[in-house]
Amino acid sequence: MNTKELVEQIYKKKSFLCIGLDVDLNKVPKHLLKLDDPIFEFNKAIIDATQHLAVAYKPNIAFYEAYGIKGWKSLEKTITYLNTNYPEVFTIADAKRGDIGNTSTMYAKAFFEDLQFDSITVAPYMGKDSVEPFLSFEDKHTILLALTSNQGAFDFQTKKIEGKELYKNVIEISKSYHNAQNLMYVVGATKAEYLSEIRGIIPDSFLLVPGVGAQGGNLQEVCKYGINDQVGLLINSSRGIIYASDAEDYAQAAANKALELQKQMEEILLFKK
Ligand SMILES: O=C(O)c1cc(=O)[nH]c(=O)n1[C@@H]1O[C@H](COP(=O)(O)O)[C@@H](O)[C@H]1O
Repeated sequence: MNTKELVEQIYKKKSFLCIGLDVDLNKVPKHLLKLDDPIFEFNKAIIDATQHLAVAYKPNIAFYEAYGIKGWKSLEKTITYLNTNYPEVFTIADAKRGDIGNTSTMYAKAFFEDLQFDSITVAPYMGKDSVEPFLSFEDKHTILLALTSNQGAFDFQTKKIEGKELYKNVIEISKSYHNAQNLMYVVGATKAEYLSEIRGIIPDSFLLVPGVGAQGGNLQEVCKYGINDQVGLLINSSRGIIYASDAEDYAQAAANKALELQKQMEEILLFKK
C-alpha cells in the first residue's frame, strides 16, 4: 500500500487511528482460553468490531514470540485475516529489527515476503547498511525509531553529538538512504512538544505515534505540533483499546474506546480543513 492510499483511507474513515494488537493471555477474557487459538480469536473479534474506525493495525511481535510456535501461528493467521478481509488497512509489524545487511535482508523477507506486512519498525542504531535492506522492498514502508515514548529515550536519543540531538541526526541522515521516500518515523505521543522541530526536518513524512492511552500521551497535543497537509500521523493505542473489558463484551468495549478516539480525530480533521 502506498501513502496516497493511506491518506485516502484516513479521509474516508475520518480516522488516523492505529490499533495495537499486543495480546497478553493473562489479560484476555477467560472464556477465550478454552478455544484452540485464543490469540487469533481475540484479534479477529477486535478487528471485526473496529475496522471501520481504524486505518492501521500493529501487532507487536514480542506478544506472539512469547508463546513460541503457537504464537507465531496466531500472528500468521492474524495478518492473513487482515490482508484477506480488510486489504485497505495498513499493517505494521512492530518488530524493531535491524542488523548487519544480510541479516536485515532475512528479517525483511520474514515480515514483507512471508507474512506480507505493509511495514516494519526498525531500530536505526546500526546505521545505513542495516536499514537499507528493508527499504529495498519498494512497495513496503520502513518505520524508523526516532524519538521513543519511554523514559529511556533521554538516555541516548536526546543527547547532543556535535551540537545536535541524536534523534535529529537519525532523522536527517536517514533522508539520504536509498529509497528514503519509503521511510516513516516513530515519535512517542509523550514527546509531543518535540514534534514541531521534527516537522521542520521531515515536513512530509508519516509518523507512527504510540503512547496515547496507557502511557498518558495526549492526542490534541500531538496533532497541534505534528499534523501536516496529508495528516501524516498514525496514532497508536494498544492496551487502552483492546483491554477495555475482560468480559464477553470485550470487542464491543474495544470498539467504544476506538470510537472515542475516532470522534476526536474527526473533529481534528474538520478543523484542519
Ligand atoms: O514502535 C512502537 O510502536 C513503540 C515505540 C515507542 O516509542 N513506544 C511504544 O510504546 N511503542 C509500542 O507501541 C505500543 C504501545 O502500547 P500501549 O501503551 O499499550 O498503547 C507497544 O506495542 C509498544 O511496544
